[in-house]
Parts: sequence; C-alpha cells; structure tokens
Amino acid sequence: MIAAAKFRDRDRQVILSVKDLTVAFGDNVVLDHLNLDIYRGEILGFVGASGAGKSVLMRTVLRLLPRRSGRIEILGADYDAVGDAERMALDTRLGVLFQHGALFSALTVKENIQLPMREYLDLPQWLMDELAYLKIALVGLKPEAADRYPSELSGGMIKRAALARALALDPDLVFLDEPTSGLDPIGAAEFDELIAQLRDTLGLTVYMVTHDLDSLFSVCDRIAVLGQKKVLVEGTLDDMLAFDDPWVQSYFKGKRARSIPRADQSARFPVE
Ligand SMILES: Nc1ncnc2c1ncn2[C@@H]1O[C@H](COP(=O)(O)OP(=O)(O)OP(=O)(O)O)[C@@H](O)[C@H]1O
Repeated sequence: MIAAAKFRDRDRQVILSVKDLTVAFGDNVVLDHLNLDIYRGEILGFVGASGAGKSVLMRTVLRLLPRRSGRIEILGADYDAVGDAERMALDTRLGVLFQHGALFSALTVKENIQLPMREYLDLPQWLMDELAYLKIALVGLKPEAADRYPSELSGGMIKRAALARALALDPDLVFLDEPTSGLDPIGAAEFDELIAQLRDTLGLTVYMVTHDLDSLFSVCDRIAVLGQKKVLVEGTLDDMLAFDDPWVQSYFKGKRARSIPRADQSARFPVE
C-alpha cells in the first residue's frame, strides 16, 4: 500500500474523479456518498458482489443514469459545470465496451466502429475507412473482419470488435464491463494481454468491471471493491488480502483465488 501510494503521489494524474456520489431508484439507495479516483495509465479492476451497483456506477459516470448528488470530474473538468461543446469534447475522451459487446447487429464491424466517428467527427468516408482498419488491426482482428456482421463472429471476435469501437475516438479512458465473461480461459487470457498491451502502447487508462480473478491477478494494477454502497477498499492485491471484511476475504482468499498465480506487482508499483 505504501509503495502504491508513493507511485500515485509522485507520477499520477487523476483522470476520473467521482466525489460524494449518491444514486437511488426510489427508496433503493444503491450508491451512498461514494468516492473514487482513477489515475492515468492504470488498469483498475472493479469488483463487488452481484447487485452491489458496479454497473450502476459505470452507467452513472457515463451519464446514462441520473444521480441524486455528487460530482464527476473527467480530466479535471466538472461535467455539470461545462458547456455543451466542452461536454461533447469530454465524451470523446471516454470509450465503453458494454457487457456482451453490444454491437449493432445490422451493421458490419467497420460500420460499428465508424458510428462514434459519425456522431462526433466530420471526416470523409475514405479516412473513416482507414481509421476503422487501423482499429481492427489494433485489437488483433484480421482486415477481413471489417465487412462481417456480428452474427458471423465468434464471442472473442465480438469482444475485440466492440473494443475497436470503444477505441474509435482515441479515448484516454475506456470502461470495460465484464470484458472476459463468456470467453474460454485461453480467449480470456488473450483479451487480458491485449488490454495490457494497449495500456502500454497507447497509454490508455482502463476501468474494468470484472468477476474474473485471473484478470484481477494478472493485469490489474489496482483493485477497488464496491460494498456497503461505497468503495470499501482500494489498492493492491496485498491490500485486499489484508482487508478485514468477510466478502473481501472469501473472494480473494477462496479456493479458486488460491489456485491462481499472482503477477509480480512490485514491478508496477516501484518504490523510490
Ligand atoms: N434502471 C434501474 N432501475 C431500478 N433499479 C435498478 C436499475 N438499474 C439497477 N438497479 C438496481 O441497482 C442495484 C445494483 O445493480 P447493478 O446492475 O449495478 O449491480 P452489479 O453490481 O453490476 O451486479 P452484477 O455483478 O450482477 O452485474 C440492483 O439492486 C438493481 O436492481
């Protein structure tokens, strides 16, 4: 924890800051004065029991759900305090991969990737085509995938195509909602590797909601646990293991967790 804190304080810029966020549906308060910071260039794994509110948090940050109170700052700018033009510019800094890919079935992969470009940019078709092929290559798909429809793709290819769409506008921060769910262990490991590669080469920041212990142990720099309507604990895997809470203990120290080899986190959190 000390090492992680040093690394953050010294080098890191907060890219997304959620302050005092409360979200409720009628009497059902799902998030209660929640705080969370995400730092540039990190892969943050976000976990919590089913129904804890992980998707609600992600959707609220993306302004797909209303909040009762609280502030959301992207790259230091308060979403609510900026004008329409700046808000639109902030939107382009974020990319999203929804659970199950959420590609439009009537559009080809190329057309899906070009959707955000059409919405936010004014580019000639030839340039959008070149950019789409670039994104397709970036996520490890072959060029032939460009003209395929989602129904013609495997589960792993759909995830990659959806990731290519999330990267369409060269975002600073991507939200991934259970990106490896439904993939076999090899496909999931390859996807994790791709995420780490994109972080390293593009300097991408990644917010990953996941139930996948392999992902948490192998690619996440930091973990945050949602519980009791707040971020219960955040930090390294060692912080999770030391945290005295029954759900956190059984999640990170359970039989399944014990069978997974851990990545060397000291490489990611160097101490001066
Ligand atoms: N649009 C909505 N209207 C009313 N209640 C909602 C809505 N969306 C989510 N909820 C409620 O908010 C709570 C948190 O749901 P959420 O989907 O965020 O959980 P989660 O942590 O993502 O769960 P899982 O891991 O199972 O996907 C649940 O009680 C859910 O019923």
